[in-house]
Amino acid sequence: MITPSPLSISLQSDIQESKLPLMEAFYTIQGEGFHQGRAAYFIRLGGCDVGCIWCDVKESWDASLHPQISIEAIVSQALTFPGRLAVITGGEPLMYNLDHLTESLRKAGFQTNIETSGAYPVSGHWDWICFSPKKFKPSHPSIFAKAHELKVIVYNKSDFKFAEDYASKVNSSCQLFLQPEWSKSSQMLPLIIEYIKTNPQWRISLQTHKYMDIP
Ligand SMILES: C[S@@+](CC[C@H](N)C(=O)[O-])C[C@H]1O[C@@H](n2cnc3c(N)ncnc32)[C@H](O)[C@@H]1O
Ligand SMILES: Nc1nc2[nH]cc(C(=O)O)c2c(=O)[nH]1
Ligand code: SF4
Ligand SMILES: [Mg+2]
Repeated sequence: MITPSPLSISLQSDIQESKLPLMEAFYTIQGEGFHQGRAAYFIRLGGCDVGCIWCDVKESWDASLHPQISIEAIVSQALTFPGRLAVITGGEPLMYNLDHLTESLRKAGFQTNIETSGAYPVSGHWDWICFSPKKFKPSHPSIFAKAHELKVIVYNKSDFKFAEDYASKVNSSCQLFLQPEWSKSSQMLPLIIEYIKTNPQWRISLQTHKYMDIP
């Protein structure tokens, strides 16, 4: 058996964490969920194998199409804007170990929020975890105790049952949101409104940035 030397271990973790595939980064308004309406710097990492049929950012899926950018450069670009809320999204950001990215952002004064499907183990140090589970890939068990927000996308009627299954698995302080799938909004919105009036523990989340025509 070959035991890796301490040097090769530290090199491996450097390779894993010092650069990340960056699809785009932009300063905008958080459009969805609990923090909707706040100025935020979005960091969108490339790479996702969850395969949601209705994903609104399929260009993110192939990580190899996006450049490897150093965490130092990502954070220094973020610092050029006045807001100090960073939202890490993707792609599926938890495909990567995010300890180094979140520590660097926190040291620079950022609040760290993440948008995740929960399909990979939770790494990183988060102020807010928005967990949006998917039927296309099971959740990793580490997410249930840690999620601050459960945001279920409603694409058809069966998603209400899916949402309740997940609500019964997350921690008791987790905030519950139903968000219409964008292309099905006109059919699903009336159902969501009636559902929430009957089940007031849920709240509605709309993709308000799409109505405002901002990134
Ligand atoms: C593009 S995903 C990236 C983060 C992560 N992969 C995830 O799915 O949570 C960001 C958010 O957009 C939601 N989303 C993606 N496509 C959508 C669509 N067509 N309509 C409504 N919400 C959508 C996801 O559920 C997630 O909450
Ligand atoms: N404005 C804005 N708000 C968002 N909230 C979650 C987003 C995402 O794609 O993760 C998103 C996004 O792409 N734009
Ligand atoms: S998990 Fe997120 S990025 Fe991946 S396909 Fe689904 S919505 Fe798109
Ligand atoms: Mg989006």
